Amino acid sequence: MKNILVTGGAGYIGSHICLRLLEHGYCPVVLDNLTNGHRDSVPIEASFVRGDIRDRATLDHIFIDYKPIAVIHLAGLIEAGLSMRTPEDFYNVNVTGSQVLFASMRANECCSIVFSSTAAVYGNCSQQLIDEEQQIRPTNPYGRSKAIVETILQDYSEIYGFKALALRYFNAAGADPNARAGERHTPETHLIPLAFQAAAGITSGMQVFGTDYNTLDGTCIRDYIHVDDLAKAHIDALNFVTNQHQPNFDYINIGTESGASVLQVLELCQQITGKSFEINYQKRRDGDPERLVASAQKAKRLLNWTARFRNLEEIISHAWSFFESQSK
Ligand SMILES: NC(=O)c1ccc[n+]([C@@H]2O[C@H](COP(=O)([O-])OP(=O)(O)OC[C@H]3O[C@@H](n4cnc5c(N)ncnc54)[C@H](O)[C@@H]3O)[C@@H](O)[C@H]2O)c1
Ligand SMILES: O=c1ccn([C@@H]2O[C@H](COP(=O)(O)OP(=O)(O)O[C@H]3O[C@H](CO)[C@@H](O)[C@H](O)[C@H]3O)[C@@H](O)[C@H]2O)c(=O)[nH]1
Repeated sequence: MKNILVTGGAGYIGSHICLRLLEHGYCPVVLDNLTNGHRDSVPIEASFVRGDIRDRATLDHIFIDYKPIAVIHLAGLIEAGLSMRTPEDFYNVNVTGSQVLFASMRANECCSIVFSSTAAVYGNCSQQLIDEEQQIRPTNPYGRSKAIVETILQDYSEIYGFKALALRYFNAAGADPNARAGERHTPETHLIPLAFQAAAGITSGMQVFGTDYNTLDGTCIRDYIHVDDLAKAHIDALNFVTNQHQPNFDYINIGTESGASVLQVLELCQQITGKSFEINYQKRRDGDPERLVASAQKAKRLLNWTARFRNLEEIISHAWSFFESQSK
């Protein structure tokens, strides 16, 4: 079996990618420091190394012991809101950590990589469906840290021969349709799992950050992409980079092409859970872009990828099934 190094593979998206890799005959080798992931989120068939992407010795050992043919690089800090308070942590883990990883890749002659970038690189953008031609203008250090890593990968492709794809995901949501994996962050900051906590009575209600955006109901709009569709996009991206004969760098949006406002999501969460909860309106969260909805045409063109789950109700239902399975 071909080994694939999956940094951050014990996290929300990484654990779903591991399931898909195994289904496609690859063997994931997960490197994760478990700051935000869980050992038991990694499928038992996968190899697991507890360690940090900033630790060069651990990385070199992995390349020598497992000889991965490619890297899927997810490890990093993920909260846009938090990055407005502690930007240094985001540059340290996301940028410095990536540089240590890329140096180890070079030294060990593994030059194919799929990188977790983000819609947050776009920032505020007037296009209804954001395509990759849009100039990037991140509004927070998290988005800027990802934009910097994209630039590094472009340089490493031109200078060191890397074959790299940056996938700019929009908002990951949902859970494995068979509830084998799902979102388990502590503390939770994402909209949908927070709404479940409110519905389950774990918290006293929901806060809505900003009601004065220029949108249909004044709240922010996001494109919620099913995590299993995201995982599938990584298999397509992996095949793309490993089949390239020449050095290459590109970036591709991964989204559904439809958006939902914060209030629409909360309404659906109340319907699906069958429980209502209090909603408190707050001022805007610093660094939040108003609207992020993908054009997914480049993913279709280059990877022949399109989202299978297009119904937000179904996406939220999968997440709720996983949430309920955890509370039993
Ligand atoms: N969740 C989203 O909506 C979303 C959207 C766009 C991009 N992304 C990106 O996708 C990737 C995965 O996101 P996620 O939602 O699964 O987050 P997550 O926090 O669940 O997973 C990240 C994993 O990386 C690990 N990690 C963090 N720092 C590390 C380090 N220094 N060394 C080793 N491991 C480390 C964590 O323990 C965690 O398991 C991230 O790079 C994120 O920026 C996420
Ligand atoms: O309690 C809450 C939590 C969130 N929101 C709003 O809900 C929207 C979505 O927020 P959240 O779920 O925190 O996700 P984002 O900040 O959009 O960021 C996610 O989606 C990005 C891609 O768009 C990824 O890069 C990030 O890693 C991932 O955390 C935003 O408008 C938030 O202001 C609330 O109103 N109340």
